[in-house]
Amino acid sequence: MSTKPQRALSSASVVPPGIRAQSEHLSLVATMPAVFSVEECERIVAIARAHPGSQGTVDARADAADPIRRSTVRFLNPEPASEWIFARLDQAVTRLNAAYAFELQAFAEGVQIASYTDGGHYGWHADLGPGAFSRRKLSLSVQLSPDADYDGGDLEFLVSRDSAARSQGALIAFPSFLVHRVTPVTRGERWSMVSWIAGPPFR
Ligand SMILES: O=C(O)CCC(=O)C(=O)O
Ligand SMILES: [Fe+2]
Repeated sequence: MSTKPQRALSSASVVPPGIRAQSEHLSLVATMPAVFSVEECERIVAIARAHPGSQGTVDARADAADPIRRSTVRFLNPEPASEWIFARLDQAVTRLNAAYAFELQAFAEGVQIASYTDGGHYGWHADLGPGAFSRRKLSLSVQLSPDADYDGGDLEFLVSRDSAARSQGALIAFPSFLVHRVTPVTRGERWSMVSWIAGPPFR
């Protein structure tokens, strides 16, 4: 997993310590519909298809017989051709962070585009981890596929068990410490675009 490319957020996204969220409660899962249009989702999938994919792995927990994760992943790094994608996500983060009020600085890594087919899944996990992954604070998942293209493949959260929105172009945001999974795809193909917004580790 790449940890190199960081694209800074527009300064409006950065909420310094001491600034309080608009609500006294932490927003857990937030949904923004149609952050990307259908045409834009299709364009992103086409860009991803042109990249060589690799199997998504999860550190030492990966086990060939019973993988916690089975999907094909590609990373889009910040570069002129993908800047519009980062800019759109940045805009969404500015709005979302009015509720989260996390101290956020930059994209932790490139944007991850994953495809899940035929049993593809990602078991229960949190996106926070040791080392560089401790800087992940806000996770974003964009549904790139039309709902009708696949069965299963639901993004679920342990705290609520409600499935996330499946509408194409919707963005689902959650604190990176929240335990979540993608249930096995039983028909068709699901594409998602996941990014992590980083800042000083939670304290
Ligand atoms: O595909 C998704 O919507 C989420 C994937 C995920 O949880 C991850 O890549 O960490
Ligand atoms: Fe995740």
